[in-house]
Amino acid sequence: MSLELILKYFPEITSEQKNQFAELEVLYKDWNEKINVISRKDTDSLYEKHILHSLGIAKVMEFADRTKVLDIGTGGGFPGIPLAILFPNVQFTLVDSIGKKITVVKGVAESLGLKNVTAHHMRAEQLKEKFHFVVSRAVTQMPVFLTWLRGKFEKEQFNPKHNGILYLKGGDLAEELAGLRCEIFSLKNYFEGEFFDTKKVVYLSKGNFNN
Ligand SMILES: C[S@@+](CC[C@H](N)C(=O)[O-])C[C@H]1O[C@@H](n2cnc3c(N)ncnc32)[C@H](O)[C@@H]1O
Repeated sequence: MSLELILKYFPEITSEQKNQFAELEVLYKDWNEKINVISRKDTDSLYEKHILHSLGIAKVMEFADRTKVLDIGTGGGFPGIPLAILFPNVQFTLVDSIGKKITVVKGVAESLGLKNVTAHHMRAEQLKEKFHFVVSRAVTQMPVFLTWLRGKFEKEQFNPKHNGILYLKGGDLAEELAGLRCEIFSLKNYFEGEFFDTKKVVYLSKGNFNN
């Protein structure tokens, strides 16, 4: 199951978005032969484990047009690329400290004609721009992550609740998130399948951490 999986949970997407999601399979297979950004065993489950998982963020947060979103440690472009397809009027900045991963991200974004994606080879800590949201998956523990984000949030916001961090996490988070005021959304409430049983989106509103 590939594109059908995306259509099952996001039936409203346009034909352009359908084409872009469909193209991802070919693009990642091609790029992965040159630069390994997705483990071999996961290329067959690209749509579930990478694309749909990334889109889990969209089930808990609708980004307003013109919102600026930073994806830290994007690797081959997750969650940033699937979100950029889904939200064409939102500006996405994808950073990774490994240059060849950013080569893949730029290649995929260019092939898809994604005008709303900018990618930088750099450590997140060095980035000077400001954003409304930071998204991420599988990069570091939340307490460390928070230290990277100082000075990275816009003062302006489109809605009092709509800014902050949306982090895709799995497993038991009690220790990692102890003392933090966050909301945890279980993706098993949105998507079927064993893979999503333990997957969550952790949302920290900007007012709830030191930035
Ligand atoms: C396990 S991979 C996850 C990649 C992608 N987010 C995903 O879920 O497929 C972690 C990525 O974070 C990047 N990374 C680690 N520390 C970073 C930092 N300080 N700034 C930017 N990228 C970082 C690594 O280079 C690596 O590509």
